[in-house]
Amino acid sequence: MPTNMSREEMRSLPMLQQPTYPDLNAVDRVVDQIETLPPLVFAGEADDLREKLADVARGRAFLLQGGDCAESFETVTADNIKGKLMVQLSMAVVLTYAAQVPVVKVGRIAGQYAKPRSKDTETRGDVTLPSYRGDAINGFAFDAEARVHDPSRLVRIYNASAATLNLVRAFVKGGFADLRGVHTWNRDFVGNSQVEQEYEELAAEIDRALAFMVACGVDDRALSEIDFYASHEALLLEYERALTRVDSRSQKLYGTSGHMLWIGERTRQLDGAHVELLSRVQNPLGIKLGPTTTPEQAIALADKLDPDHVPGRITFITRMGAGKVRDVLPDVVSGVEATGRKVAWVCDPMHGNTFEAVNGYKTRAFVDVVEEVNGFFDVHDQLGTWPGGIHVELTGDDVTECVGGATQLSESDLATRYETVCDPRLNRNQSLELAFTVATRLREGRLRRENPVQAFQARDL
Ligand SMILES: O=C[C@H](O)[C@H](O)COP(=O)(O)O
Ligand SMILES: C=C(OP(=O)(O)O)C(=O)O
Repeated sequence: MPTNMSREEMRSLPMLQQPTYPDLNAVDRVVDQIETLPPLVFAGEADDLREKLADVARGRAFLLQGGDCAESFETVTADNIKGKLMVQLSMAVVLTYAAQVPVVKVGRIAGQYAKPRSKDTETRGDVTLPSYRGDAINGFAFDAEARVHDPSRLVRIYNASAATLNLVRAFVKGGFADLRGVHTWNRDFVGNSQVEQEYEELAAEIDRALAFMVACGVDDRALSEIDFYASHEALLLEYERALTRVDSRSQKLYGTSGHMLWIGERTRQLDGAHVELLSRVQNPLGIKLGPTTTPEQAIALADKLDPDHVPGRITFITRMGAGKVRDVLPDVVSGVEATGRKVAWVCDPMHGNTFEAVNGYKTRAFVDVVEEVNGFFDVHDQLGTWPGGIHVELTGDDVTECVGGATQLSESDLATRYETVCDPRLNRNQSLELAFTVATRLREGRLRRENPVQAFQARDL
């Protein structure tokens, strides 16, 4: 049975995108402290999620994974957490109704505090400082003191994650997510006739269906609670290793910083510390696959991280870019499928579609996001595999970070409310609009499977 790595063993492995702390003794003191703190999640919860993701891999469920690009300490507020939940619950309702399969809900939340960066430094005018790498590592403010890598921040992210998880659990088990409140989740959405009206119509349909069920005597209490899981990129090795714990029930290792942990595109080297650490834990794992991925690389990662082919263990999160998805994805999917492995295939339509606007803002175009999602669905339709989910950077706020969408946000609007500390997120309306687009694809797929002849004829008309 795998054991946790020692600090020394971990530190001896190749590792990318790690902080460069000025005082290693201070790191050890912080790691000592974190090792004594209670786990943030329970092994049994991670097992439940893995079983749900096994259904995604089997084509019986759909994954909605979303949230901030980078959480920050400043945004750990009740309103913020509520907003993020509301938008994801609304999207999940739209998707469940269309696909008529369970939607597994996972947040990029309660731990998404560390970012891999393209460059180690940032230059403004004649000042060059270390890049901001997430609140887990240094401060966002562009001053020398804030940008120092500070290990005491690891304890702060532990506390911020605990506070976030606590409220999320209270919301989703305490009645906030009750399906009979489907109208109220959307109440504060900025008025955009098209998206809002579509949502209201769907909510009214759901209300009628629920009223019918109650009238028939069906116990609708099951609708009052949902399962919502936390995920983040397991980037910061000192933190993740310190929270890797033995489950008292099974004696197996679990990463207890979140239910689902993923390995990023920049840190998925087969011989690297990230892959080694996560190969030892039982959590469901996400693996990001970018546009240069070969089928052999994907297979080798799956073999290393899931030698026993555990259902639900591997979710491949593909982020090829709108222009490349149709060329690169088919070989990767068919290569992995040819090994007989069942993995969940999920589309991240954000990370391959980032560009700099003329006015310097880092942005993404909604049209590219939709194009990558459509490419992902088309490829899976052609291969006969299940398009298992989407992984999206989004927020419950009406930010102006991505251009396009029903409100036709333009590059000159970006400055109005650009709040992300790293990559641009879809705002509430863009998120909901994306959910309707995905819902259309899911509904078409369902109809095709239910009645292939009729769907074929309808296509010809
Ligand atoms: O979220 C992903 C990465 O951390 C991010 O895209 C890196 O951004 P950069 O290229 O500005 O460093
Ligand atoms: C860094 C991220 O993505 P990727 O590893 O795909 O670039 C992310 O999802 O935050």
